Amino acid sequence: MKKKVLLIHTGGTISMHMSEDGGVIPDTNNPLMQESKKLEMIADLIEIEAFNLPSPHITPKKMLELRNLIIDTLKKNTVDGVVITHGTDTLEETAYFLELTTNLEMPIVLTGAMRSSNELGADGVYNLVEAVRVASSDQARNKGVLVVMNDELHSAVNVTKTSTSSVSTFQSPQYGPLGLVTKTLIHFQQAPMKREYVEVNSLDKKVALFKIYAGMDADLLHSAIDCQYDGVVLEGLGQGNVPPAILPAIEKLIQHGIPVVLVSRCFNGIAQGVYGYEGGGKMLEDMGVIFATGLSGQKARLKLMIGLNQEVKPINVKKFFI
Ligand SMILES: NC(=O)C[C@H](N)C(=O)O
Repeated sequence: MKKKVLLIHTGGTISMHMSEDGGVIPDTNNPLMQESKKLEMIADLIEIEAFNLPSPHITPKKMLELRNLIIDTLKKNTVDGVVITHGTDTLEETAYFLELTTNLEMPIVLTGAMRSSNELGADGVYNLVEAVRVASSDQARNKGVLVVMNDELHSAVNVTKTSTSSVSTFQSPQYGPLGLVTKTLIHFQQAPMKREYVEVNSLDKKVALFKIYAGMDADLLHSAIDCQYDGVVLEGLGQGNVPPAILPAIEKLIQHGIPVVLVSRCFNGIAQGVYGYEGGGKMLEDMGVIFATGLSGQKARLKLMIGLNQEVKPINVKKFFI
C-alpha cells in the first residue's frame, strides 16, 4: 500500500529560479508545487506551503511555527513521514531544532537544492524525490530528524553545510553519513546513538554565539551583558581554549548568571578541558564554563536557547550538555 507523506515547503533555492539578469530569486509560484505528479508515484501527499523564504530569513520563531504546523497537521491526519523543503544556508539549524523539539517515530526529512529550478543540472526535484522515498520507508523510522541530499542520509545532529556551491555540500564531518540512497535502496550503515526531546512553546530567552579568534578583545563579550542575553556560546580554539584577554569578560558573564557554553571552532573532535595555561580549557572548566560535546557553534546555540526556554522546569545547563 502506498504510504502517506506530509510535504511542507519553506522556500530556499529549491523553490527559486534564475532571472534574466542572473540573480537567483524566490518564485511567487513555487515550482515544486508542479512536481506532485512525480512524487505521487511514490507516496500520497498532503502538501503545504508554510513559507516561501530564503533560509537566511528563517528564525527560531519560524522553526517553532514549523514544528507546531507538523504537530497540528499530524493530529488531524494519519501520515507515515514528513518532508520539509528548505534553503540550505540554515537547513542544518532547522533540522536540529526539530530534532530537539519533536519526538516522533516517523521520519522527518529535510532537503534542499544548490541549483535553482531552471538552472542546468538543477538538483531540487531529484533531492525531493529521494526525500519522499526516505520519508515513506520503514528503515527511516526512529532515526531522528534526517537530511537527505545528493544520495546521502545525514543525521540532524552531525550534518553541516561544507561548501558554498557544491551539490555535495552536506557532510557529517565527525561520523560520516548515516547511510546512502541508491536507485533501489535506502541503506542505513549506522543509527543515531541517542535522541533528546525538550518541550518548548515559546522562545523568549536570547542566546548569543561568538567565534573566538587570535587577539580577540573582551568588548564584544561585554555586549552580551549590555544587550541582556540569557546565554552565551563560544566557538573556542582547538580543544577548547581562548585568548587570556577575554577571561575577565567570561568571569563577568558567569557572575551575572549567564551560562557560558564552549564548543570548538574545529569541525572534528570534542572540546575538553585539557590545557592548564591561562585561557586553556582546564581553567575555563574551573571557572564554570560548560563544554558541549561535539556540537557546532550554531547547534550549541540552538540547544542552549531551547533548553533555557524549556516549558516544564529550568534546566541544569551542565547536565543538559552532557
Ligand atoms: N542553496 C540554498 O538554498 C541557498 C539559499 N541562499 C538559501 O538558503 O535559501
